[in-house]
Amino acid sequence: MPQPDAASAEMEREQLHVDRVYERLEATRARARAYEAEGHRRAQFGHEGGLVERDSIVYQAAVWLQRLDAEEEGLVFGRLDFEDGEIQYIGRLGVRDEDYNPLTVDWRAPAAAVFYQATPVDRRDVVRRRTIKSAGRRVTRLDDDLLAPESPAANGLTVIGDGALMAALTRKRGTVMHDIVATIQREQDLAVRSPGDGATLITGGPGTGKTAVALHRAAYLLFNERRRFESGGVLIVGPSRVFTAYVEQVLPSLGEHTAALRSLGELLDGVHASRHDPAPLAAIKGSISMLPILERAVRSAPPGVPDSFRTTYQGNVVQLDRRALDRVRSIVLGRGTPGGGPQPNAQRAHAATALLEAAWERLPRELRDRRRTERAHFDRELRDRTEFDLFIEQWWPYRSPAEVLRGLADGATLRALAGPDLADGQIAALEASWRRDEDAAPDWSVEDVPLLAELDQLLGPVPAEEREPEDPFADAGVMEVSSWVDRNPAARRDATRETYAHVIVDEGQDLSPMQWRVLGRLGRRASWTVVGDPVQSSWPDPEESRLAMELALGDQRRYRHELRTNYRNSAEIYEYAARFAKRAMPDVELPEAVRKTGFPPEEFDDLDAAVRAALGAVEGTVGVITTLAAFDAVSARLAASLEAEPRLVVLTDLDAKGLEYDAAVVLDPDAIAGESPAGLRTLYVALTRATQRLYVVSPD
Ligand SMILES: Nc1ncnc2c1ncn2[C@@H]1O[C@H](COP(=O)(O)OP(=O)(O)OP(=O)(O)O)[C@@H](O)[C@H]1O
Repeated sequence: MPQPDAASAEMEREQLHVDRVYERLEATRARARAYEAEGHRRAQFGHEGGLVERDSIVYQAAVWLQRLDAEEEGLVFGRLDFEDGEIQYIGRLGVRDEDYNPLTVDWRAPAAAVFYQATPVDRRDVVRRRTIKSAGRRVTRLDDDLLAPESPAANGLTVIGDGALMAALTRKRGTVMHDIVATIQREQDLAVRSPGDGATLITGGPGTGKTAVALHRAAYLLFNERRRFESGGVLIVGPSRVFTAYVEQVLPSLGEHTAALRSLGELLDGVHASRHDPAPLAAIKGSISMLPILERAVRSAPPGVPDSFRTTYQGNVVQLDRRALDRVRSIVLGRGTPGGGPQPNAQRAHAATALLEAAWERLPRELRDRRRTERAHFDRELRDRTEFDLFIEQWWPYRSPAEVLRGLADGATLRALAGPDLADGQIAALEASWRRDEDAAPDWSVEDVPLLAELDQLLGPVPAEEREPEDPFADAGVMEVSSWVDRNPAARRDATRETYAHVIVDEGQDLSPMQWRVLGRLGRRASWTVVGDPVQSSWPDPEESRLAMELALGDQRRYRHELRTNYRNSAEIYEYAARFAKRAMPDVELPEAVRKTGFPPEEFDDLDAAVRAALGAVEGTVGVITTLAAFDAVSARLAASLEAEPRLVVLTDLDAKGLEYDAAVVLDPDAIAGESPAGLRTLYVALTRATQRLYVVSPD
């Protein structure tokens, strides 16, 4: 063991290098700012090209600066000493000296892989791997791994510290996730660096770093194939808004700002759902058997449209009754294919033509036979009548997904559309979930979003000329309000693209078939990364969810990775939780938790006592996890503590997905296990949220 002064001397030596890297970073930033200023100067040239050029230069400079602004702390976090005496530093960014020699290698560059992947067995000429921890720009700690103690090159190398990973894992948790760039483990790194094509499927138990890997992978892909992924777009989908809020700092801390992060309740523009339906209802809405019902809803006459058409032509009365009108509608919409076929919102003009054709057929034969030009005259005359236009508008209204879905709140309509596809109880549950007062604002659940997205696809967009202009700049002919760069990041965050170049799905095991359809469309040209754990699935039948995923991913090549170490839970906590996983899925292989704390989970029968114990035991966050049914009551009961302790939160077992707390209080495990068909797996999720201490409360 080296003396403390040996460690200080080593730290001082590393500090010299770190200082030099920051100096060079400052110089690069100054260049980026000069470039930006140059862009602004171009605009003064006065011609239109000057503006475009300015926007482009300013934009590129802004992106450059954003990347240089990756988290300052720990800019240099790794060092490798090789067999031949070469030294290589690893950093959040690649930084070079004046002669273009690397001072740090970007962690995502191929050359940095060895930092994460070298082991004593496969050491790739590495003798010592050093992790450098800093506070701000100051080096505070070194942790070394000597991979080749017997190598002559190891002589004279000081070895310090006892494991960067353990230090990282035992830190107290805050309200947001941190990047793990300095301590990514070998099996994780192999998943991060999986090829950018095809579909990378990463499985692993709770706490194995799946979310962390997914986010670092986004940064890796953007770094290595920037043109393709930045222009095509990277979408990251997480289970809830609580979850996206928890992870949203990770990519910016790695200097990446362009990936879109969305929760499952936000996959359709303009909808921000965070409320979940109870499990049985969620199972109905998520099932693929909703699809034919939505298709029929879109193809049938909207409620309240006129049920007859009457006009006169040259003294003849022409009348089409409801059946005739329905026939015209079905001719226009054709039979279609599942999820395809003509979109009614795009078919109004076609519908008018088909209606004229049907009306023409009702005229007396002599008139129709008289002259070939008669038909053209008939069409022109009817189209010129305001009443015809009005009829078309009423009979073929442009419909929004929300209108159609709300229309299904009428039990009789839903029953007629569902036919044998839904049982009476299911119809009643759906009807109750969508029924609202006429002018109440919609309150969509997360499970409604894929239905709305499906309807959006089935209905098609309202033609541009019929839409209100949305873009305040579109009609004004003015471009000079602010630069394109100023406006664009916000615009990009707010609108979902039609397709993405890469889609990353976290907690993939939980997606319903209907949710997979939405993602399948957004990712129809994408390569994929899907991370998940079937044992944590809240979907009644994990196999059905898996098949829906396979359909969405199509026949692209698969790259599979499995993560086997649980870095979150203490061994004591995980041992307790794993019993439930074994009960739910006896044959499944579970990860190993390696960190012992000496604190086994504690059982309580009183919630307040458990919460007090948790708050007293840890300095960091405490999560109280309850069923959806008990959530409001528990929040009310703990209101005073919640007010006094910002580090305390109450959340439902579904919202707990993907999150972690230093201490978790799991309330009423039997109720959690009994709340849904996936109950035991949901309980397993709840029990695996704690990093340090677990309290299980079974009320009397
Ligand atoms: N290599 C690592 N170095 C430091 N911390 C790590 C490492 N791998 C994982 N962790 C930490 O372990 C915790 C669990 O990681 P993460 O949330 O990514 O796991 P997960 O597999 O997504 O879990 P779950 O399936 O339960 O949601 C996080 O705090 C993460 O920062």
